[in-house]
Amino acid sequence: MRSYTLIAPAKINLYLEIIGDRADGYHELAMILQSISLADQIDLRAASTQAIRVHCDHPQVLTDKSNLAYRAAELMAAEFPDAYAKYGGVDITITKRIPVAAGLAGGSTNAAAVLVGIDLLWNLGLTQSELEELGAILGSDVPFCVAGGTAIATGRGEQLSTLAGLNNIYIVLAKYRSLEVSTAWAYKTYRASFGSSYIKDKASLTARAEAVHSGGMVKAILHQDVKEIAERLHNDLEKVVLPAYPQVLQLREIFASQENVLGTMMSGSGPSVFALCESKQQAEKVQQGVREAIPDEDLELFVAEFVTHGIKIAS
Ligand SMILES: C[C@](O)(CO)[C@H](O)COP(=O)(O)OP(=O)(O)OC[C@H]1O[C@@H](n2ccc(N)nc2=O)[C@H](O)[C@@H]1O
Ligand SMILES: Nc1ncnc2c1ncn2[C@@H]1O[C@H](COP(=O)(O)OP(=O)(O)OP(=O)(O)O)[C@@H](O)[C@H]1O
Repeated sequence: MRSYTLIAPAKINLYLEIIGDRADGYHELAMILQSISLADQIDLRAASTQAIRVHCDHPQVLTDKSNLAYRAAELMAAEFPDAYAKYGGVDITITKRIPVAAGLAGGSTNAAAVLVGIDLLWNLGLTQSELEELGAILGSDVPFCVAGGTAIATGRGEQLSTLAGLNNIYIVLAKYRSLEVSTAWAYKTYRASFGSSYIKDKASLTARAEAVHSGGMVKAILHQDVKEIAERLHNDLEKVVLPAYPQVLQLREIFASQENVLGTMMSGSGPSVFALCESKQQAEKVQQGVREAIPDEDLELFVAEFVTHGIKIAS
């Protein structure tokens, strides 16, 4: 039986600006996304029947049809019925290391790994942009998870421009295990408070997205200037999540008070918060400082590194 092991990295948002709304109910975004070394492992094995099965070691992750990895396999079966008939179903085993419902694209990166893995398992020979297009059907963050590295994402997050990869940048990542924030809630609440300032006409939306392309954060990334990147971290969704979740605000303040932290920000729709550091040693000191300030076992803390890849085939 053929099988593949894939590494599926989490992402953080270095920049997230909500610039408008869309007829499909989503939002027009201008984001900069970054893959990190914190990753799930996805094992794919050809099944002897037509069944798609998901196994996961994390109690919060359902393994039924609601799992994004399941939906990715189902999408591949629907798009490539001949290959599905020829090669059969697939067993998907998710080893979860990425915190769930954290703003780190955990489900999205699992789905991206299943797309990449089934492409191999069924000898489809899809290009990266074909895989990204399939990913966009499953969720806004999935195309980036296929591509990985550092990228500008516009539209609803699915239109990508790859930037030069960033190396040797470390983060400390914190998340309260029992705290979850719904992405749909975060966008809906943002719309209710700030929707009146959305850009309405198409030309101005394009101009705003282009301004981000040539803006300070992209320049800082091109210069690999970590201090400048740290100063330019931005996330509009903080405006709704921080007031509603005091624990996230507290995390942000504790990170900001640590020596060795260059900048701190919530990732995506939260509730995870990250701090940028110049070296692994400094990140470990920050991790220790935050652990002493918050000895609560519910708080998960990780040190991770920026990586330049998306889904990687381990074997
Ligand atoms: C918060 C981020 O993670 C930042 O990277 C993404 O914008 C969200 O990506 P995602 O979880 O893959 O999002 P999806 O699964 O496509 O959408 C989840 C929900 O978020 C809202 N949503 C998402 C993306 C977008 N551009 N506008 C939205 O309003 C919609 O209410 C949608 O129902
Ligand atoms: N393979 C999966 N891994 C994790 N969660 C999943 C998966 N499939 C479905 N889910 C569900 O999706 C919801 C969001 O979890 P996920 O970890 O993907 O959030 P997230 O990191 O906030 O995603 P994003 O940053 O893309 O918005 C949870 O309620 C979870 O149960």
